Amino acid sequence: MSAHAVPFEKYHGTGNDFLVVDADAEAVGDRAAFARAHCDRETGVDGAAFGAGPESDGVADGDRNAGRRGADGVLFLSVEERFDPTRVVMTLVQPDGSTATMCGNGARVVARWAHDRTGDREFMIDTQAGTRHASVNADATAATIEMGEPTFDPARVPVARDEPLVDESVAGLTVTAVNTGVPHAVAFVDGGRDDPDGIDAVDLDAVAPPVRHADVFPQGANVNLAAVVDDGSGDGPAVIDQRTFERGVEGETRSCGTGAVAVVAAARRLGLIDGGSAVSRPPGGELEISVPDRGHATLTGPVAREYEGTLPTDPR
Ligand SMILES: N[C@@H](CCC[C@H](N)C(=O)O)C(=O)O
Repeated sequence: MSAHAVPFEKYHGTGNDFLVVDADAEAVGDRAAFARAHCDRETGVDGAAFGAGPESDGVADGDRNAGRRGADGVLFLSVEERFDPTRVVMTLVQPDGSTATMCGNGARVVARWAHDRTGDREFMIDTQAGTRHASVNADATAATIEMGEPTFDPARVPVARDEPLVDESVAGLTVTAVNTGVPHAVAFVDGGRDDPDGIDAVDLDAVAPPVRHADVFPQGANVNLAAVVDDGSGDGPAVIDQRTFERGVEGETRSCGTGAVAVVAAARRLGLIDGGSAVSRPPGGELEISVPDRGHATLTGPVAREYEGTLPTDPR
């Protein structure tokens, strides 16, 4: 193992957890190998070795999402404070070594990390899907990111056909294909988290991979299950329970921000909810989403810093 060590910090957004590395401070030669080694849920970074746990600094009491071994990805970040607002260049390398063009929860974590460094509350985040405005709330416990305009355009999802893929059978699930920075397949199911036969009864690890790898998705797709538990026709916004099997993680995560926006965009397209605002409830918490008729969607939710330490730059 290399003697070189790179400083990192661990954060999560509704349980979607990331190692954060300041790309200006330390060069990691093989980012894919770094992510594969340190994100592994069995053998990767272990918070206990860095004093992390329910009583450690920076972790709110009872934060059920903090302290897990491994991570859902590594965010390599470069801060450019000469811009106003401060700009952060974000690159997400996933546990399988792939690079994702966008990550909604990751971008929310970036805003919190940049706030912790600069004290600022507004940022521009450069992602491979475009430059997005982000902000943190007054006590920096929540962050909002502009998410671009969801698209069903087959060339941009992408799907290997000329027509949008809306509410059609793909490898055993009835899905709608939408790009929210990365490609998503959304399948609506009956029954929310409170229903013993509802969304949590589905074996996602079994049903998602055939869709994730289906020929109709030439770049693959993240696969979401969603259950509308309130259609928003009453007083409050719509409420949708959600689970996501992520490309690049190749498993279910506790939350997926681009997935939450995809679910709301698909629900609107199918006429399943009223209005353009919704609360998504992935296993890791709650996210607020807006998908207007035109223009940027937004994603808001809690963010938390867990711990910091150093890791071998070259883990081989
Ligand atoms: N968890 C992310 C999505 C990350 C990218 C995705 N796994 C892909 O490869 O498309 C989010 O919060 O959006």
